[in-house]
Amino acid sequence: MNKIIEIKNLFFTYDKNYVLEDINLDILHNDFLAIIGPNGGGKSTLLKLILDLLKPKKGQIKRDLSISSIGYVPQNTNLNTDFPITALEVVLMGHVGKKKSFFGYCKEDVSCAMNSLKQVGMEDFANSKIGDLSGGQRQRVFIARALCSNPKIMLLDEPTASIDVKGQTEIYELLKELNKSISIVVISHDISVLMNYAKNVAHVNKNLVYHHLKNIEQTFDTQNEHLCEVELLSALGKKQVCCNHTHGDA
Ligand SMILES: Nc1ncnc2c1ncn2[C@@H]1O[C@H](COP(=O)(O)OP(=O)(O)OP(=O)(O)O)[C@@H](O)[C@H]1O
Repeated sequence: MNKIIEIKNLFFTYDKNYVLEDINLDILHNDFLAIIGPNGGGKSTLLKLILDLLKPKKGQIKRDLSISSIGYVPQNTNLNTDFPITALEVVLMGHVGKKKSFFGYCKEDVSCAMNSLKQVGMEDFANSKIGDLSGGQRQRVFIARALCSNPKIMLLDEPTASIDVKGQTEIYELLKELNKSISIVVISHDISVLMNYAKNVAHVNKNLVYHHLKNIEQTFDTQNEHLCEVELLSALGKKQVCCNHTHGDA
């Protein structure tokens, strides 16, 4: 099947109120799906459900792969940057190899981790302390860690938060490259991701509204119209996107 993940009529609650309600979503092989929506809308919760870290209250998630084939780059990775750990060691922490040498990781693990660092252009920084790297470089290392398990799909929760514009573009160019062989699902508040990289967009605010990017481009003439990103993002959360969009002064 062309779907790597299929979510049907999913409901989820942490306590008594639904955080996600009647969610339907297909994630395709080689998809680049941007998940957008307001704070507290349920985006991170949706990723955790896909990862099987949380269980749906109703509905189902079908996965055309094992959980270990899902790479995950969580939000604000809680790593103490003062901790004297190298980039290579961070990547090795994501390694799922079974063979361990007496001292920890075997040669194969290290060579696999080095390969992952190479894939993200960070092999020269393998022995650098993670705290000495820039925000963008550190995020690449976390992506390398997720790559270690050879994923078929990678879920990233706001990977460019608190990274400068140059670093952000480098991360998205890297994801574009990875997307040649794996599906990418990225939570982002950044409109440029939507327009320049995503193939599909899911707006999550308790409910989910799905858009093919092609349809969005037809709806909004991005060449001739100045787009206010707040208006656009909010329009994407509505089932009916206004076709005669003009930018007001408000
Ligand atoms: N462990 C938890 N226990 C109880 N409620 C939670 C828990 N985690 C999240 N929530 C609540 O669930 C709702 C959805 O949270 P979630 O983190 O999924 O939203 P989000 O769209 O990812 O938000 P943000 O953009 O701010 O990261 C929020 O109201 C949040 O307070």
